[in-house]
Amino acid sequence: MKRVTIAVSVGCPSGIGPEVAVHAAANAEAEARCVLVGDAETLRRAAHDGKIAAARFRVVKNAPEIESLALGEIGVWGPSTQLSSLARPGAPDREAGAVQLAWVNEALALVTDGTAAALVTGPVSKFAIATSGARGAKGFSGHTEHLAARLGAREVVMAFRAANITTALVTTHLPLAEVPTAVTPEAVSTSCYWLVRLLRSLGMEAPRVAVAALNPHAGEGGMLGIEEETCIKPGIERANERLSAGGFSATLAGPLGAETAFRKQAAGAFDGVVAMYHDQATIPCKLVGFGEAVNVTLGLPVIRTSVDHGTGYDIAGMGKADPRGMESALGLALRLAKVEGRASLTARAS
Ligand SMILES: NC(=O)C1=CN([C@@H]2O[C@H](COP(=O)(O)OP(=O)(O)OC[C@H]3O[C@@H](n4cnc5c(N)ncnc54)[C@H](O)[C@@H]3O)[C@@H](O)[C@H]2O)C=CC1
Ligand SMILES: NCC(=O)COP(=O)(O)O
Repeated sequence: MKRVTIAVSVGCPSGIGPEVAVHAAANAEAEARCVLVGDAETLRRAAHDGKIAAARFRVVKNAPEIESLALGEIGVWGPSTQLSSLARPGAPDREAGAVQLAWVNEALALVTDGTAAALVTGPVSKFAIATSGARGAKGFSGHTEHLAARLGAREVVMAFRAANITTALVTTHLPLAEVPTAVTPEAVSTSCYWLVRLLRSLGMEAPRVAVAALNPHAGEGGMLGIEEETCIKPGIERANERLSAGGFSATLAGPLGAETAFRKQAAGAFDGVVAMYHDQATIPCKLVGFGEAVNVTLGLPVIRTSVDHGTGYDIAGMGKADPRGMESALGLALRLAKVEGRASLTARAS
């Protein structure tokens, strides 16, 4: 059996990330060789609380040591930035803010240097990072934007996959008031294109995609907004041109009222939905699959998946966190790594 190394940044040490990371790594498919990037003492406690044998964890300091991890062993990346003292559950301080960003960068480096095939990220607090004072932390608004900037990605698309919903977003983390101007034909086209690419990677030869409207009732003939005519329809046209130029078969329908697009997808009429903004996508995903939905970043030169949930400060350290989201994130990373392999380290757009 060929095994696939997955680097996992465990998220905020004051949140539920370390708990869900150790549980998910302990339950991961045999093909996944997990390397947790975080604070060793925090992970040891999370494992002990979860009754996972300490013997299953091994500190690894380089690629050969990672390769030597036996089935059932979980790597803990030795060079990880360590905490000076254990983080307080539910109350991240500046150090907790700084290390969670450092761990994302360290896990990413394992992927870009070829040691790992995919990056899986645990939940971070954007606020704790942005206010930590750490280098490069100011203005942090999410992994998606951070990884795009760090990797110099020309295009990046946030997507989610839940039970019977797969959706890609046209805009990511920005105030709602700024969404209408960010919904441009180019951005619509980019999301359509990458959603089709994702669905094809998941085995759909000719995906059927619905493109959601921005306004109620798809603008009601212009009475309730014009973005459907000025931006979304031209965006769909551009996407169709780009997809056919790349030789990809797909059907793009829309703009459709968002409520209809998601309802029909859940009923099986579409394989994916392009959503215009964050909560338009996350509400249906969390309704059908909270706890097990996965966030996947498209357009990066590396594979990156994540839990869909946040830091769960209200339940951190209580043993209540559901690890299924992290398990799904590991599962999807493994699946994509098997399909895309090293090709993902080169520009994938066409
Ligand atoms: N992938 C990431 O890095 C993400 C980070 N966040 C960040 O997390 C922070 C908190 O965000 P919130 O909106 O409060 O969302 P949240 O997901 O942290 O919490 C919402 C509610 O769901 C519960 N919950 C979350 N995950 C759970 C799990 N695995 N098992 C059981 N219950 C769970 C929490 O206890 C809370 O009651 C914010 O700073 C946000 O930016 C939010 C979403 C994703
Ligand atoms: N709801 C998704 C979220 O906030 C996490 O985004 P990102 O950190 O993956 O960019």
